[in-house]
Amino acid sequence: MTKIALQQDRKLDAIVLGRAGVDLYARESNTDMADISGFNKFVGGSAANIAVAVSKLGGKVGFIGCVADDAFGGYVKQYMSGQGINLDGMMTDNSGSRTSVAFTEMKPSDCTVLIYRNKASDLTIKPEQVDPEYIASSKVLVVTGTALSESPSREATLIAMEHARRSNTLVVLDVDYRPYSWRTDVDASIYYGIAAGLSDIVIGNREEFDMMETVLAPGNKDDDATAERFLRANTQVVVIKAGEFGSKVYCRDGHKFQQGIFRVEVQKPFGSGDSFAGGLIWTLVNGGELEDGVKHGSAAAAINVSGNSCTEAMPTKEQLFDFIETREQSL
Ligand SMILES: Nc1ncnc2c1ncn2[C@@H]1O[C@H](COP(=O)(O)OP(=O)(O)O)[C@@H](O)[C@H]1O
Ligand SMILES: O=C(O)C[C@@H](O)[C@H](O)C(=O)COP(=O)(O)O
Repeated sequence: MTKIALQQDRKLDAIVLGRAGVDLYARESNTDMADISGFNKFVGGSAANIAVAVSKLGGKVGFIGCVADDAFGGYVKQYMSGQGINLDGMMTDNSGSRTSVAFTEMKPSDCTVLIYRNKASDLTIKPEQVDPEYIASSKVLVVTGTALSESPSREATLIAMEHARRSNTLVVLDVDYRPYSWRTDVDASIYYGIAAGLSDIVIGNREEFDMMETVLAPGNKDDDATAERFLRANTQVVVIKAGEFGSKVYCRDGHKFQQGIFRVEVQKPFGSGDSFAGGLIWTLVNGGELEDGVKHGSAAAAINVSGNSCTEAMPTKEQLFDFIETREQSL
């Protein structure tokens, strides 16, 4: 079993950095975008989803991001603070940028997710808006990688990671790769490479590691070789997620293990990665073992994909443990 060393005397368990936006989910299931009659409104965005996941499980969570100075921005902030999330690091931009908005179908697979991110407010966050003392008040900083895709958010993200390293705040990188946010995979792999080197834990799926290996090992599909490549600099743990095939976890000391999934009736595929990260991080900040964290992440993800939203379908601690007790895991 593996324990991750964390500073315990911190006000917050985790600060999540990245986008918070509006998710509009199709009213009808198994219906094409063209035929959907309307959408239900929720708060989403990868970083907001992770923040809500940790908070619903009982964690003390903060957020670093930016929304527009408009009604959608106001809605996102109202929802997140209603969830008990500290928004001291949440900025509001009035330069004409827009809060990120996602429209989705509701299908178990081949599910269209359209994200409107032209002039996205979250990418306007500036390095001077990142407070080192805020980061030092948390056990963990979780970075969602889309924040690296553009300046000034890229510099804000990298300085946040530097501040975290200086204050012994554990750094988790959730790769969260959205190809359309980047000019080329080469650009993306360069910045993700820098960010991975500043991270204690790197979480991604195979496609995301493929992108990160664009320059160093193009064409590699071997998870063991990938893990070896990324277990360098500060990185102690690499998690390679594989959807319905579960996940593989690699530690710097050579220990590795796999986690299967909990089979459920899937309503929609999105939200799995964010709930997985939330379950894992919540376990670690509570002093749990890495193996239990990955199991909790896998269960939280299964619960989420069987629900009808991302944020609202994140489980509470009681729901998570009831689910684990009553379900079989398949390897
Ligand atoms: N259909 C599914 N049923 C149950 N669990 C799932 C399913 N899809 C994903 N998961 C769980 O969520 C985790 C993360 O999902 P994955 O799709 O790999 O992430 P991402 O969305 O970031 O690509 C998986 O490792 C698995 O534990
Ligand atoms: O990430 C977004 O901007 C929108 C999300 O809330 C969205 O619903 C989604 O796609 C989450 O997917 P995941 O990264 O697979 O968990």
